[in-house]
Amino acid sequence: MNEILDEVLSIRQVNRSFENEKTGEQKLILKDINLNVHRGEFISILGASGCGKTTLLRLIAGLDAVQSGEILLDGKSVKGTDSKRGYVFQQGCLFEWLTVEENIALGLKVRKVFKENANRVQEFIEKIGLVGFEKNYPHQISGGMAQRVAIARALINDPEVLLLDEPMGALDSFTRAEIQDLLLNLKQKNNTTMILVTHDIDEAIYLSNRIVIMTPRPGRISEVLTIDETFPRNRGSEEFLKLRKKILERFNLARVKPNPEYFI
Ligand SMILES: Nc1ncnc2c1ncn2[C@@H]1O[C@H](COP(=O)(O)OP(=O)(O)OP(=O)(O)O)[C@@H](O)[C@H]1O
Repeated sequence: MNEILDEVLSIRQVNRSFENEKTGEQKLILKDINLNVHRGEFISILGASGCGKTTLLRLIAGLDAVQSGEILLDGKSVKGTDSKRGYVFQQGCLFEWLTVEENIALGLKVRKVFKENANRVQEFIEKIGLVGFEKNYPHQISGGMAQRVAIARALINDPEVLLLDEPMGALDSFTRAEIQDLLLNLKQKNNTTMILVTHDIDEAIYLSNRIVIMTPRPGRISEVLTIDETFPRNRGSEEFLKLRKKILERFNLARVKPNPEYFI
């Protein structure tokens, strides 16, 4: 496989600062971010709260603009949002006044390609296991179902890259596991490139070809781990647990540091 042709996204020397509202000072949030993503890869961005994961994802989406450096999608500089990059938010953000099928169809209607693609809405409803819920409104479905709809809504536009901002963060561990498997299935069937922001080490190991580890103040990529294990992965396997230990060590979380105050 030609590695250069296969590259879908290239993040080059990206920096981003934000102004402190009180002092007016610029605070550097992302520093020297470099990453190349290949077509069909699943990348997780893992790091402590505040290290700039969402900021980076928003830059890739075009929801925010880079200040220096550049982000290229298929060799073209990213400027603003478009249907080539699908985005799934932590809370799904479905439109409450639209039904499940209307939410999924929305992108097609906005792009004025609904008529010729109307059958794909039902296809996606089947893919995400929501047959029978087509006419339900978001308040009539569970949190896990809502996230499935949000994923289908993004994927129906056939994005080059699907950006996932902790879409499983608010779900219980059983529903979380179901959605993880749904993502793996969708990725396998469509070869969609996916980039996931997460705090969850197990989730990152279960889903990723590579894990990007970020450290804070300012946010940088400290390491990129490649995971060669085949899918689906066994969460209880020796290899999985080894990887988990390795990553916990990177975050200094591998050993309990007893705080005497907890035991008084
Ligand atoms: N628009 C903005 N204006 C000012 N500061 C911002 C803005 N967006 C993000 N920040 C700051 O950038 C830093 C990184 O935020 P970001 O949400 O990217 O981190 P994160 O790693 O995704 O955190 P979490 O895991 O808690 O979601 C934070 O200190 C945040 O306050």
